[in-house]
Amino acid sequence: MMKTCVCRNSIHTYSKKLWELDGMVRKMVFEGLNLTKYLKEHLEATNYHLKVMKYRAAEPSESTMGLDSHADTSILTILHQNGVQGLEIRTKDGDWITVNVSPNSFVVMAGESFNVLSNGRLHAPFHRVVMNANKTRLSVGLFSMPRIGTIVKPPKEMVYEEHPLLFKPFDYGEFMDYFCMAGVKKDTYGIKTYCGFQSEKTP
Ligand SMILES: O=C(O)CCC(=O)C(=O)O
Ligand SMILES: [Fe+2]
Repeated sequence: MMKTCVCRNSIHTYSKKLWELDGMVRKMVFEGLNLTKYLKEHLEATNYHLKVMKYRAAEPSESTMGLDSHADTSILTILHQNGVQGLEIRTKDGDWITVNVSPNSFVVMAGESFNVLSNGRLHAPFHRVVMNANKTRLSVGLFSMPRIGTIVKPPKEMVYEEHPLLFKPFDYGEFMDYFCMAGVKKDTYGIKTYCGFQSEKTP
């Protein structure tokens, strides 16, 4: 007989709240970019991925790097951590800043797909996890991603002479196949490497 997970309802309720927050932030961004007419179609073309992460405290002989520097390929990433800090975000100037958030707060970050959809207007920051505290760190992430089979490209309003197209339109599923096969080097933008027109590292 199949066993029912006792926490299934809690995870479902929690995910739904994160999903609402994701939709709210994307609505605000679309309004800010005067793209409201595309919002419904955009939200419908989304898949979501909920990830629960556990980082144990580093042993004295181990590196404190819990997760290497990377940018997410998502549209948005929402992160929630227990009281143990560790998330660091790299500014556009290249400085690493520690994100000190209370367990009641969420970190919302743009991923590379939002960078593509906004034709470079939204920055997808590099980030990493450094385990300085001697405690286990728990975090939960909700990642919204383009639905496989839909072509990711910015609305026409985002592209004009002063803002030329930065990425070739691509299918997120095909990109994921490439991503899983090729892997992405530390500090490198995966989508930009896959279909960017420019070769610099920072969008
Ligand atoms: O654990 C965290 O706070 C960050 C996790 C993360 O960046 C990721 O899974 O992409
Ligand atoms: Fe990440």
